[in-house]
Amino acid sequence: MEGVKRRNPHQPEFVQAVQEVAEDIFDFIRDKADYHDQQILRRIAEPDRIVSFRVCWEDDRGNVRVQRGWRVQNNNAIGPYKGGIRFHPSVNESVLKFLAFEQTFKNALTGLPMGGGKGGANFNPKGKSVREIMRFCQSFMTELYRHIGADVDVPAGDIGVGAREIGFMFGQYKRITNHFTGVLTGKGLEYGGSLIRPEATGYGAVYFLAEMLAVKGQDLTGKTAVISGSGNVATHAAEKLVQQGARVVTLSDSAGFVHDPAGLTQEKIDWVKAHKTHRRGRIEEYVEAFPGATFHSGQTPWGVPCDVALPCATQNELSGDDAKALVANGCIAVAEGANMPTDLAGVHVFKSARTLFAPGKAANAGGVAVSGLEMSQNSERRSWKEAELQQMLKDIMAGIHQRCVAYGEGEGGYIDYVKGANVAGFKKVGDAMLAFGVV
Ligand SMILES: NC(=O)C1=CN([C@@H]2O[C@H](COP(=O)(O)OP(=O)(O)OC[C@H]3O[C@@H](n4cnc5c(N)ncnc54)[C@H](O)[C@@H]3O)[C@@H](O)[C@H]2O)C=CC1
Ligand SMILES: O=C(O)CCC(=O)C(=O)O
Repeated sequence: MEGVKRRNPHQPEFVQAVQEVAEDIFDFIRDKADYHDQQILRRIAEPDRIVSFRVCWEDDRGNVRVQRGWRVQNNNAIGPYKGGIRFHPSVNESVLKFLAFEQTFKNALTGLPMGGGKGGANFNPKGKSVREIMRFCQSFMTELYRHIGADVDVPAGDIGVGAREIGFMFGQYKRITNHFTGVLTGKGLEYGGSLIRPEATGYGAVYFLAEMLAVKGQDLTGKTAVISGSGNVATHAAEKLVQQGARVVTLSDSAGFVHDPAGLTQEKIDWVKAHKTHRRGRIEEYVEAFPGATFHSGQTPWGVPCDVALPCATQNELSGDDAKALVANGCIAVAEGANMPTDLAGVHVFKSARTLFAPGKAANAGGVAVSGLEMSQNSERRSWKEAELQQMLKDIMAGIHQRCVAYGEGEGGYIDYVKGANVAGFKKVGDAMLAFGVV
């Protein structure tokens, strides 16, 4: 870890992600000389390549604006690089490197042939007009197109990038290359997208949570759930929880959280989806639409008593103290919808309290899994039916759960899902790398 820190100065998120994996891998490879001798972990923690580029665009007043864009291609040992694109002012190389590193393990866990990558720009979509967003997406793709391809690297959405942005980027890719291929996922249904891709991450996280509870002979009926975020992952996680009979009492954004003790309903969730996706409003306005709910400015929802918690907003949004509050209030299970939302101290609190704790690379893999299914449909030039896809998503999440149990079951039957996910993902990618020799 000293070497990782030295080679990646000023990249705290990346070092944190590697540390969390290394804690488990050191133990696993202790008596396995090949992984050691071939420096497999060190090689996975060194991206294959990072492309960094200038993105120029004109705002509506005619001012020239300059942003920085990246694509981190972390590892393609088991398939083409695959992972989302994030547009947010906090995006930098450290954040994208951690996300691409995590993605490598996550994609391996799905059982589908996908390597790990991630990209994005320090562009803030908030307050921008649709035309500004379109010009930015086109300019971003004007550089990115030469680094991606259906068998090379297949980006998708992430924070700040949804179906609208994917449409603008796909249109620009097609215009430049004249190729209609499955180069992006999360596309609209009219031009090669897959049914249930928008729902898949949130639904998958709830399926994984249900799998963990089932091991303890429990289910979601009547459970109180606390969720952070109010975007794609959070709203679809809420929807599936409500369908499974849970009472979801919070949602949040970067300004604070709403507490609705009566619980969300499908009508309320539909309102939030429209509010965030079309009106582009703040979650604070929920309390005007649904009196009985309260808004808590500048706070996170982790102090609200619950049985299960799903952090679905962003990295490091749940600290060691937050984890202690959740445990003290009786929370028995946590499923990470976001990537690395719990910091290292928080992970240690959950592990020592023996809380059922599913790391993002396992719990939120349903999104990229259905992206993988979108790639298969594009290759076949066919569209599969919703019922088939729903079943495949459930089966994939159950498979990930089994892999975590296989490598994570420890003393007294406690399943360390972090260890299980890290070791299972590492083994699959590492074994492929061993087969290739030193490359
Ligand atoms: N969209 C997908 O399919 C997948 C997304 N993820 C992860 O899920 C998380 C959420 O992504 P999406 O829902 O897709 O994005 P989104 O753009 O639809 O929503 C992001 C949400 O997080 C909130 N947020 C952002 N920064 C915040 C902060 N500092 N504090 C509190 N809230 C904040 C936003 O207000 C928004 O509600 C991210 O960590 C992403 O990497 C993981 C797997 C797949
Ligand atoms: O669907 C994809 O390729 C990307 C999903 C993603 O970015 C993630 O799993 O964090």
